[in-house]
Amino acid sequence: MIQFEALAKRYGSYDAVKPLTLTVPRGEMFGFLGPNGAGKTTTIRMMMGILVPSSGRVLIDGLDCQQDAAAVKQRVGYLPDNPVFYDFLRGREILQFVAEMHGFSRREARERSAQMLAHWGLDDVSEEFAVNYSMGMKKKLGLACAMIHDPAVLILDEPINGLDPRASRDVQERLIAAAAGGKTIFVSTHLLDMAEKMCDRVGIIHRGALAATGTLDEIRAQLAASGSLEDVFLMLTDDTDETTP
Ligand SMILES: Nc1ncnc2c1ncn2[C@@H]1O[C@H](COP(=O)(O)OP(=O)(O)OP(=O)(O)O)[C@@H](O)[C@H]1O
Repeated sequence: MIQFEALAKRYGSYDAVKPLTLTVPRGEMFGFLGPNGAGKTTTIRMMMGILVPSSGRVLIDGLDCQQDAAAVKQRVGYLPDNPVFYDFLRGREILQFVAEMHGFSRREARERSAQMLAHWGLDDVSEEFAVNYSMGMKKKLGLACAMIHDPAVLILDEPINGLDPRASRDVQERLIAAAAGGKTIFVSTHLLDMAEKMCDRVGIIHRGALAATGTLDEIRAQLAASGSLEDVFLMLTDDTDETTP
């Protein structure tokens, strides 16, 4: 379970994330949606202990993401928005390294890496240097790294962004399977068709504030709106009537 308790981040006088209170129950796939600059990555970086909140806190399975950062990382798999790998390591070596960082023995790390390479369809490129991977392969390698320790919770920043349609569908199917296997998944995206297809509930963040939360039907009912998630998203994030920047 993920609990946001008035989590906020301020840069000078600019509120990148306004106090965010939200609960994502165990086993849910929650879509965190918002336009560019809305505050998605800032929120996720606070969940991962990379950024210190200005106020409030976020708990994962009861553990504070700042105070208990090491314990949180044991139960969380994280895909950054732009995964970066050591250029001089091969795909297989990167996975083994990550597994060993999680405390697995060399033999276990080798076995887990082999399983993940097979699961993500990276067998054929396992001996290639990661720097030569395509964007799709890098995302899959990043997801394999995120899942190598079989975490209960996945926090994924734009997992589909930049992928071609085949790679995108492939990743989505694997994430749906992970959710069906009981993982809690918090996924940020601005790709609304993906969110509509995969997520149990979504939250729409706009200018650092949560503008709506719920299933698509619930959000439609709140807004007395009809139409697709895209219609609802555009309605909630429409700035044309506002005079402030
Ligand atoms: N270090 C910083 N100092 C000042 N402002 C920042 C800093 N980091 C982020 N911001 C601002 O905070 C806001 C939220 O940024 P964030 O990266 O969280 O947005 P996002 O929703 O992830 O956007 P995108 O979809 O474009 O990645 C943006 O206006 C951004 O310019």
